[in-house]
Amino acid sequence: MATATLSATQLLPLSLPKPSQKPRHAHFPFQSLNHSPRLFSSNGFVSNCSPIQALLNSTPITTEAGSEPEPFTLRQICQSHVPDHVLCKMEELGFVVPTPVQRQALPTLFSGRDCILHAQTGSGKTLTYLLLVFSIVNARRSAVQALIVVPTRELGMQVTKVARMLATKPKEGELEQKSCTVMALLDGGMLMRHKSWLKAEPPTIVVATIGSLCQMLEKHMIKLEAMRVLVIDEVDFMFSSKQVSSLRKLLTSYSSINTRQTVFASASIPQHKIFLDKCIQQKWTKNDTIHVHVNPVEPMPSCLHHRFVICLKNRRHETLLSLLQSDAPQSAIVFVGEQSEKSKKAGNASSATLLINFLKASYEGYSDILLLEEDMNFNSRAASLSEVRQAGSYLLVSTDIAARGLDLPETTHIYNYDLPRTAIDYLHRAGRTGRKPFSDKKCSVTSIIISKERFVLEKYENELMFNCEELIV
Ligand SMILES: Nc1ncnc2c1ncn2[C@@H]1O[C@H](COP(=O)(O)OP(=O)(O)OP(=O)(O)O)[C@@H](O)[C@H]1O
Repeated sequence: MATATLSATQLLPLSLPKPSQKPRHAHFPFQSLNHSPRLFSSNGFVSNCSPIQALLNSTPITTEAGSEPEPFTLRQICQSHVPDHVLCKMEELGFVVPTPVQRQALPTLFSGRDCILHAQTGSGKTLTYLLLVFSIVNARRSAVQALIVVPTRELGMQVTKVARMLATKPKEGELEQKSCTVMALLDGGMLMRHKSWLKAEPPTIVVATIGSLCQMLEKHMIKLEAMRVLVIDEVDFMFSSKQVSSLRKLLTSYSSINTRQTVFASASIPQHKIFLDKCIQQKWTKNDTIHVHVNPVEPMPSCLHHRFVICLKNRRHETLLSLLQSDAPQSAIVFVGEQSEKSKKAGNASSATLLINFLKASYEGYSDILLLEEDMNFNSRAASLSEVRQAGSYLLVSTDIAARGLDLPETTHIYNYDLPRTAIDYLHRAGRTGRKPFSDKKCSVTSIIISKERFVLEKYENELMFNCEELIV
């Protein structure tokens, strides 16, 4: 059985095309680049790209004599694999310089091998697997060729949005490629509409939650015979969820490892060596699956400042209030534990609701404080998230539903109003901050605990290799 784990150093140097007599380039701005129509691409041909490419071609880099060349651009890594219009769109969106996971994983992914993509929260795994998807699918073929499975509707909407932006058809006359269609087949969606769509013309890429997907598979509404790439995002969460049997069925009965490339992604893959062996044994992935583990010694972004406050159990509201008053964060998420079934049955308000009511009455830092929890209906959940995304400044009170995969990159402060249940939950909550392209900002994660919870937090510190500073409020 050939298993492999690649760390950053093992994967380098990359066998990529040389930047052929071009000047090497310095640091590039990610955002606010206006678009101009025709510029020289890195292969020397005229292409319809954003000015980022011009910047790449014109800005000489200043490196110390004898030092290693600067990293390749995403375009250089993807050039012979991903269609040019997708690359142009990618650059227009500000994705020019690869993140470490993109630099390390893309060549492996383009080689066709199955892969376990294991890298920090907010490190750009979504774009990594989407670029693979676009390198494989053929927009002219009317069949589902790529399937991306995600744990929540919210994450599904986010991934769909990025995939649709990358797939956007170039303006009439510029290029003739037919663009890929992306269907979001997510819990809470309108399956009737999807049925008509699937009958009329199957989409190229489907982003699905496992529940909705299996409904469609069981009714033979969706066919996976032409599927060439399968991505399972937040894979550790998916395998520990109630829907694990559907997931196993998808991996082994509804499709076969021989006809697809399989990618499992997450920031946390506990016991990853055992997991890799199991993937191969169970035929979820092929024998030569690669584990791309980026920065294993630093499972969380290094810019995070971890703090804790000890308070009495009945003083949590007031403690959070004084933290908010002293931090005055522009954008923050407060994580609360889920309401127990017993408390729900007794008709009690959830602790998230009680907390929001308290903050609304006593804190004037935000015009609106938003709520996101599992028990809200899908429309209210979507409304909360869209308000958060549109607001320049927000305070979101949420259960762990917002902890997995959600990209709200402006978030600078995380508050654990309730301590997460596991170190992995801590990692994912903390990972809602310190995300690219805002990862240079000073971001903090503050846990409000009672004194007997200190040892639990210490356990998380050891497991995740971070230090927590005590704050006296
Ligand atoms: N090459 C890049 N340059 C600049 N920004 C990037 C690049 N790649 C991704 N990003 C941005 O980084 C942020 C995080 O990316 P993404 O959501 O894919 O993280 P992730 O690794 O999936 O995190 P998580 O494990 O929390 O789901 C997004 O806002 C994305 O737009």
